[in-house]
Amino acid sequence: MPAIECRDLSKYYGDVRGVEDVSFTVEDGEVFGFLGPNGAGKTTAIRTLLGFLSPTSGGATLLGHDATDPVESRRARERIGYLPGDPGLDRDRTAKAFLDHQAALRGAVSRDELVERFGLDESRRIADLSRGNRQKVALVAAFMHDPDLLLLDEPTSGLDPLLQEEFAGLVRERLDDGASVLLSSHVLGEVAALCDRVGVLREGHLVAVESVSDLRSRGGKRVRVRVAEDVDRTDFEVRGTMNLRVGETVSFTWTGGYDALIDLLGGYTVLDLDVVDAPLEEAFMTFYDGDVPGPTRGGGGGATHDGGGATRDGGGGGHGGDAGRDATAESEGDAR
Ligand SMILES: Nc1ncnc2c1ncn2[C@@H]1O[C@H](COP(=O)(O)OP(=O)(O)OP(=O)(O)O)[C@@H](O)[C@H]1O
Repeated sequence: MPAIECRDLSKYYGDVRGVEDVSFTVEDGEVFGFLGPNGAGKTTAIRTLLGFLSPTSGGATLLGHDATDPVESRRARERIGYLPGDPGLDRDRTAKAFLDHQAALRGAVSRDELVERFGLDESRRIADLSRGNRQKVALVAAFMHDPDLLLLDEPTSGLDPLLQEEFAGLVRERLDDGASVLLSSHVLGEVAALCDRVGVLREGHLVAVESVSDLRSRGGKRVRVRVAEDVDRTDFEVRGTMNLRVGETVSFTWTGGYDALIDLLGGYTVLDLDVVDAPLEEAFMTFYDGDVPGPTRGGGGGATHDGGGATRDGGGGGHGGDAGRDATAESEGDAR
């Protein structure tokens, strides 16, 4: 049984598109990453899966439970660890009081170990903690009942590099214990380091699902070559080259095979040659070229996201309004 099976899931906030027709599966024991810029729909997808938002259409199962059925969804959440993107922790409580409350709901077999590991001072009021320390409280709450499935929304935001490493180690340990993970991020490196497969979200659509190794190979090779002769630029303007720069050395990204590359250089006397994997970013950025596939709904839908490209930051656009926001049967804080 897959840990998550999501079928044609759409969620609109009134006329504003959160996600549309999103389908994917997270296999048992897999780490699946949602990758996308601000406003792409990562949080909407996760909160709809968790049953905090009711879908406009489509459905999902989590650990075999129907996510659209409130009773089933609550049952699933007992075995789920959820780390919200923006943990709205009760600021007047101490970390200890907050974790006590969470422990009463779902158990806390690993609490002490995690508190020590993250160096958390539980006696402090949440309002008095730094952002990173608040994130630690949320992480402890998400992991302390040894859940079978973890849904982690931008898990490392606010953590320093050492703690990010600690977090990555923790995820790997939970995987070894048999857990499955869905995590969202706009940091490609984080996803590439932890995930088996990646779903790329763009303007509410899941535009691609790829294994990290396929993504890497699609990125091609970075080639830097120095030759004895003067270079005719047009020799290199062929299918398979991108980002061509001709100077003292010739550099380009090569997406063809090795034989074709050797042919390409065959007319020159090669003095120096350097071929390395292209950065993952280059493969990733290809998902953000061109139009988004699929239908749109309600002319005004996604009004905050009409611009194109991965650099767009529309995340703040619709978050403030409550239009179309669903009431939830259980407070978000109670479902970590
Ligand atoms: N409560 C809400 N009311 C109205 N629109 C919303 C609400 N929450 C999100 N949206 C809109 O839904 C779309 C997807 O937002 P979402 O927060 O899911 O994206 P995201 O990928 O998680 O972004 P970020 O990385 O900034 O958290 C955006 O257009 C956003 O403005």
